[in-house]
Amino acid sequence: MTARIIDGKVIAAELRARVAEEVARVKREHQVTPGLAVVLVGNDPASEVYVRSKHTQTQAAGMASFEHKLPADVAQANLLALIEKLNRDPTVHGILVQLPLPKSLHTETIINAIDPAKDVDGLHPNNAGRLAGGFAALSPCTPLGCIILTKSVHASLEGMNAIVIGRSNLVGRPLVQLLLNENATVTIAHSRSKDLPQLCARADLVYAAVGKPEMVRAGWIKPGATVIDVGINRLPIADGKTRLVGDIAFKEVSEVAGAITPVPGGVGQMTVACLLVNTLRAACALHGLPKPAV
Ligand SMILES: NC(=O)C1=CN([C@@H]2O[C@H](COP(=O)(O)OP(=O)(O)OC[C@H]3O[C@@H](n4cnc5c(N)ncnc54)[C@H](OP(=O)(O)O)[C@@H]3O)[C@@H](O)[C@H]2O)C=CC1
Ligand SMILES: Nc1nc(=O)c2c([nH]1)NC[C@@H]1CN(c3ccc(C(=O)N[C@@H](CCC(=O)O)C(=O)O)cc3)C=[N+]21
Repeated sequence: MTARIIDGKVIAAELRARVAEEVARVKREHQVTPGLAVVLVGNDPASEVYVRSKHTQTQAAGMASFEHKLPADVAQANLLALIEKLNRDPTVHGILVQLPLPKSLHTETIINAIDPAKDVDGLHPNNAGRLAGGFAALSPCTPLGCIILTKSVHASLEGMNAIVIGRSNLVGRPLVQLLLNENATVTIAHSRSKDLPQLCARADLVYAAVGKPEMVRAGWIKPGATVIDVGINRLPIADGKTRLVGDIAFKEVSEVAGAITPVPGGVGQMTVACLLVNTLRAACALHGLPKPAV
């Protein structure tokens, strides 16, 4: 069996087009232009790539994009002052602080300083708690993208066995909550879990968010399962160049799985598209407008 490839590029482009339509409507009917501020501390080259693609796609959707680049040795007080300024700025509806932050900064303090209504990453404890409680919340973009990709294969996830490998606040934990909201039965695995291959064997849906290149092997996968690869790992190839690989051994797993996401061209595409969705939703909520159609 050869798996169907879930095309994140196509699905993300469709989503961005729907966002752009809604942005145009909100601008026309309410004179509101959704705005996203991205804060990048330091100059990690991989982070710069993501930040640039967020910037381009935000503008392409008709939204305002604000980029703030700070040096790696920025004082925590200065970063907090910038966040306060963005919290008060009426043209900014979404604030994203690119992670990980340099070790000299206290991530929890920084995240807690973001206005939960502008927290388009869904990382503030208000939003994380609301999501865990099953209440409406701004939810993290990557897990939202994973759910949309899964639903491109399965109209309903009710009663399906899912395994999420990874329990970070950015990906694994919120993904578990979204899957629960979809009435899936969820196993959460992490670095202390025993016998991952056996835990995966029952899963109809496999999500890998670990950061270990090609860790998940064909022998772990139930034939026909849907496999969603969140991992973004840069492997060195010849003459200083790198190649992106996921956490799934794509080639061999695609011989067993029913459907699989590629890296690149899978979840990463959806992350940026869902960031636009969250910014649009935040802008509507902040202005007391009805929920947008996306
Ligand atoms: N495509 C996209 O849009 C995005 C991709 N990513 C990528 O996804 C991956 C995960 O990101 P993130 O969640 O932020 O990473 P973290 O490093 O924060 O979390 C990794 C998780 O994997 C678990 N883990 C580590 N080693 C193993 C192992 N051998 N077996 C089982 N579990 C293990 C850890 O367990 P423990 O908790 O016990 O330490 C932890 O829960 C990375 O490759 C990242 O680049 C991230 C965000 C967006
Ligand atoms: N506060 C915060 N929120 C995040 O959502 C966040 C973060 N910090 N830190 C880093 C991770 C990683 N991340 C990605 C976003 C897009 C792609 C993406 O667009 N990937 C393309 C390929 C990009 C390339 O070629 O380099 C793809 O997979 O097709 C990947 C990874 C968001 N993250």
